[in-house]
Amino acid sequence: NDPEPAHLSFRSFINALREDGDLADIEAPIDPNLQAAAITRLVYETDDKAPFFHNIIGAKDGLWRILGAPGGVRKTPGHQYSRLARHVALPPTASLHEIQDKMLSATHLPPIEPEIVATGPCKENSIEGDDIDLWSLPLPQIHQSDGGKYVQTFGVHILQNLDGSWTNWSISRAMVHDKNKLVSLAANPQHIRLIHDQWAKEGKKEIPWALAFGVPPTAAMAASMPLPEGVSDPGYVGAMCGEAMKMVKCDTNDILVPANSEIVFEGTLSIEETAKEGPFGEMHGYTFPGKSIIGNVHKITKITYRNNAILPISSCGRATDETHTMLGLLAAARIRQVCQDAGLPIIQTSCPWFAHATWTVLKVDTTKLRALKTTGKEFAKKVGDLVFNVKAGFAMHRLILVGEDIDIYNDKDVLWAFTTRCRPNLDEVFFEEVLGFRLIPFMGYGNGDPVKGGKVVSDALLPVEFTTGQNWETCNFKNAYPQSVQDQVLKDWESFGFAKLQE
Ligand SMILES: CC1=C(C(=O)O)[C@@H]2CC(C)(C)c3c(C)c(C)cc4c3N2[C@@]12C(=O)NC(=O)N=C2N4C[C@H](O)[C@H](O)[C@H](O)COP(=O)(O)O
Ligand SMILES: [K+]
Repeated sequence: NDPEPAHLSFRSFINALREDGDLADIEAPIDPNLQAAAITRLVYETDDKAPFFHNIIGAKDGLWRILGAPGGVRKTPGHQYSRLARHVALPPTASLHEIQDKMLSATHLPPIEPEIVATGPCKENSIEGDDIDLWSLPLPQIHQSDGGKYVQTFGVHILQNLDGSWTNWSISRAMVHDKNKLVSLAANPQHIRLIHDQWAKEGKKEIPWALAFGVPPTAAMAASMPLPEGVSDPGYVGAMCGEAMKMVKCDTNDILVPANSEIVFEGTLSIEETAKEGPFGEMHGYTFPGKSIIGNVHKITKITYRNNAILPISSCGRATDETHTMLGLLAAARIRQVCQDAGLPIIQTSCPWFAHATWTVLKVDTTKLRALKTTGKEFAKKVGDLVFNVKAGFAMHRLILVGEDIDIYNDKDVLWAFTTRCRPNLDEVFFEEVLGFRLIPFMGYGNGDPVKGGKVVSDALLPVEFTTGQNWETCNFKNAYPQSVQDQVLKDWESFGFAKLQE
């Protein structure tokens, strides 16, 4: 067991899940070819416990056990997001808004730079040079139609810009390309692509790189979040946790990795070498069999790993997995921050799972909105011009603006406001000149430009909310009856034979 708490140690995190009753310890032999990922997939689709596979067929020399669904949702009422809460040292009852707040908490704090330690658990074992043969490892096949073995679905890529002033962590998929090579997806505007292009412009041939699996959970959350360019993840996470991240230097380059990482691939990201990447079962719930694109090649020079190392996997696809609960939720969080930093009266932002991280719902402070003396059209255009031109907004294709009476983390509330307060076309502002997200099927496999446009801000505020405020009474139990009548109904409820009401 690690001395660090759950948010700073992947092993402590797993133990915390077990204590929460949120871990399925599976001792039966499990096939890394499809079976482990299929179990993980059904866990996401039934909001069940995180599967921990102790006996992966083909595992040897401590490589590897597998943990699935690190960021999945639970069905336990009041604890639905405890797995995410454990990533950021919040209580198991934390709400999505509190989790977003925690991840934004260091936005205006000075970084706490990492502490470099001489060694750590990630150095307990190693394989290097010609001894590296990825094909000999129990590589997971995540989905049947994937173009290869996606060993990388929840590790953290670590790269620095040219002068080392910026260290970026990010999660991006990668499949095995050769015994010592991966090929990854990272397109514009992702920071892997940006850093790659910076080095390429200087005529460099390859970039020092590391891929750390089973990192401190706060690091995995930051890696899934579009922090601004130039903001180094290690320093940001240090500030968020109030203490320096313990890092060790890679043996074959100067990249720093979390000292208690489960597995570390050290090596280089090639500037010139590319290879076919994909297809992969992606965040929007589709695989397009046989369709691959060109990805970047990473070459591994050394693997170091803990005794009995654990490989985390995300078997992404239909909601709800880490591409929704982390990619989506945290992009929405950054959208809130960007709007607030620009002085817009946005108080909360959510990313409804059913929208597969293509929608962000923005809750507006309508008192401040009325002071702006603006109209829906103007305000929607202002929000879209801002959000669709920053990195945090790149994956989102619809923004929905709602007032304070809507619980934006409740799908029924969101859809009620959207379907009744936003007149199609007239109350919507369309954006056809902004960067679009190719991975969404209506973009990459649709009728228009796959990487431009197709975005909209849907104003689900009624005009009266811009002038004198809400002038309606919501027709539901809580708002259409006097408190005395509500109290009487609730008092009699079960005695009349009705079921106990959920709190
Ligand atoms: C879009 C992505 C995926 C896909 O749908 O296949 C794929 C699936 C997996 C690996 C499960 C996955 C998980 C589990 C999580 C949590 C996030 C992602 C991914 N993968 C993709 C990918 O392959 N390529 C990509 O460009 N961004 C991805 N993100 C999102 C990025 O992590 C996010 O945008 C960060 O902000 C990026 O960091 P910065 O550049 O901002 O520093
Ligand atoms: K990131």
